[in-house]
Amino acid sequence: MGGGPRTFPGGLSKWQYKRMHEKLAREKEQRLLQQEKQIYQARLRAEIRAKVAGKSTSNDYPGASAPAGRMSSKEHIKALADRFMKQGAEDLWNKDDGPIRTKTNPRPPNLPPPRPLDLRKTGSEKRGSIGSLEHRRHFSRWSRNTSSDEDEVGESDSVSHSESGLLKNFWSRDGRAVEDLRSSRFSIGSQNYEKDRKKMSGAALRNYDVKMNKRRAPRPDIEGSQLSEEIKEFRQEMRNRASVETGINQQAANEESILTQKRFDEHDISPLTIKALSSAGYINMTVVQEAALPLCLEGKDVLVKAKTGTGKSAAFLLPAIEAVLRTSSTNSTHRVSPIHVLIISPTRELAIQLAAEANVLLRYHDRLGVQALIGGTRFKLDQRRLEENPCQIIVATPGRLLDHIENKSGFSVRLMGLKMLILDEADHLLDLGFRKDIEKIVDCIPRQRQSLLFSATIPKEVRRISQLLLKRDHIFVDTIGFGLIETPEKVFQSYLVAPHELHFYLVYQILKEHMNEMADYKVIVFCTTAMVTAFIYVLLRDLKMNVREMHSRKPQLYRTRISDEFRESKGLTLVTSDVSARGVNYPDVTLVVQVGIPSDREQYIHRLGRTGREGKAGKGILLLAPWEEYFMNEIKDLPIKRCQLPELSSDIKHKVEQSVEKIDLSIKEAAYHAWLGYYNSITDIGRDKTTLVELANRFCQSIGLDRPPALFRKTALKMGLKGIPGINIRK
Ligand SMILES: Nc1ncnc2c1ncn2[C@@H]1O[C@H](COP(=O)(O)OP(=O)(O)OP(=O)(O)O)[C@@H](O)[C@H]1O
Repeated sequence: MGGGPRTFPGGLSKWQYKRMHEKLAREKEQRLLQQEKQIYQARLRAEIRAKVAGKSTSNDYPGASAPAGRMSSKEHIKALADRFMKQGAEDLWNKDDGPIRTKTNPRPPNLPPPRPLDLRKTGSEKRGSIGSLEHRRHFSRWSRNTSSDEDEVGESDSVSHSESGLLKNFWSRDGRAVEDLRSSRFSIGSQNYEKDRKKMSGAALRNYDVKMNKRRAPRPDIEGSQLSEEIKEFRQEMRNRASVETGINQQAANEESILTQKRFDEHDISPLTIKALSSAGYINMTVVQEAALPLCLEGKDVLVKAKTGTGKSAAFLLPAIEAVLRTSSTNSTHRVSPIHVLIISPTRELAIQLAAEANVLLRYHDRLGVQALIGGTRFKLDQRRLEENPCQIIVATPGRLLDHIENKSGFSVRLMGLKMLILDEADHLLDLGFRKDIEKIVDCIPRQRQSLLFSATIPKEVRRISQLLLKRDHIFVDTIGFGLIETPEKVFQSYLVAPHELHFYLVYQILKEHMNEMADYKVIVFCTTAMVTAFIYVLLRDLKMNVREMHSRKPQLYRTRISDEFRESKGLTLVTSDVSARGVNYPDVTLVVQVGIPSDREQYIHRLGRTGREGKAGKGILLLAPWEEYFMNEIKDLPIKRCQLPELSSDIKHKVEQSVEKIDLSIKEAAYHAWLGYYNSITDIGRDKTTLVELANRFCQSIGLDRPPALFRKTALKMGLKGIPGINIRK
């Protein structure tokens, strides 16, 4: 990736250049991790000093007056400590952490809270001023390398924040997994703990301990044997505080709006766009718009992470329009009109939606236009539209865009004037499935451009790769914030574990109950693959439910029609594959059901994010087979509760069985093949092929097949399933 010319500064080859950037990124990451460590240590010191002085620090929120969404200082310390427990951060706690010097450098553990770093405020409350921008930038930089999958180690009974460092030491040195740290060996008060604490406590700050000389002399009354008692006390206090604050946050969440006080017209946005925004009812900005818009308008490259349904689309469409306006006014004498902005979307429905939203914002700009180029439509039709209605903004899916670039019709010439590249759902586009296409596309557009990357999830690996698309001085805007939950606050999340045989009964029962509860229901049922989607759709339709189906095997015209219908309606259930998982904005979805494990943690978050949009309430249910329960580890930091299996009435069972029987054999066979293919492709499933085939055969029975359908020899070979007991090969 990298785009543009194939020779790079310093006569480096593309790959040398890429490696050099990767190295620089790694070094930068290291520096930032070290900074985090210093912040953590400074906080601990502040706590200790305040404790020794017998003071409570200023931000010790007195119960109900704690600002909503803020982290208490103790939570913050705990979060920082947890941060260092994470895999990949172990290198923080080694060479610079000298031997233990308990006597000279005691670490009193019963720590009152210091001033909290209010992560939400950095993203949303300090508005407008240069100061707030700087603050945000600082936060963005500070929050680098903190991904959201914090585990609960710090909160568990085994450790408190001050111990985390000790445990980290142990972990990094012995190379053990975090789970080991939770073992009784380290529980407070145990003999081993005391021994290890003496050996390692203090995790001497050494080079980092910049205030060592200035610090007061240690007080004997907070040393030694009292230490573990005080740790216990501190932990208890932390738990009490956490429960009070959970209550407060809950209340605040119920009142939350995604809008801020900042208005669009306070920014350098053209009056015609402001007029269009007002007509569409957009007056105030959302948090992500307030945080990202000024940077995008300034011409910076940005990587933006913000929760689902919080208005990311407008946050990049507005700068896109401004970029076109700026460029159009400077050069207006082109024979073919150049494309100034290219927006790439992973799915067709999302591309259509973005083009529609851009059209709304362009309503009063007569000479500006946007077009969607997506697969599943006639290529010639695209070409005709491009000729007849010149446009400056293109929204495209990667495959169709490449078709246009590779076709010798002059499309790539039009791309030479590109000023801005936008990747919506950037983490997905930079994932293995799309990365090659994105690399090819980026190779065909100018290097001198602004790049904007947006998503609700940005895993660490993606952040690293994204640096190859972004300029070195790009800014990472994270409006979710380190240690805070990545899913919409008002969505109640639960999961059920039941054998495959019960899944279809349960889906039917869950839907029926929800429909009885909510007159204006609007439900999305996510299935693992297109053919499993088709099966569940036919089943629910036969059960007389008002359902629609949406997946990649359906013609595009049909998909667009269903998508439009679902957007407008109430009292409808959409059974879909992951084509609807990301970005699509169906207002007022009341329930999202996920049947089977999603492909990864990110996909879970995006699917769930189809409900609870714009700060509204919603419900999410994940239905797993017992062997799929391992997935819960990936989302254990999310507020998801296990639910008891409901009583299934004999009437429900009877009806479902009857409907399953009626389903076409070809649909069942296709569902089995697709199921096998999907789970076979998930690498971290941790099952050997024989067990997987056994599980597939159980699924097979659940869809009413007596015998697993045969696979083509070639397919079985490709899937590594040839010769596995239980696999039938087609003669
Ligand atoms: N400033 C605003 N004022 C009012 N409504 C807004 C504003 N910005 C966005 N919205 C509305 O919020 C909803 C969600 O917006 P959008 O689809 O852009 O979310 P998103 O963050 O891109 O979600 P996802 O992560 O699922 O792609 C839309 O209905 C949009 O119209």
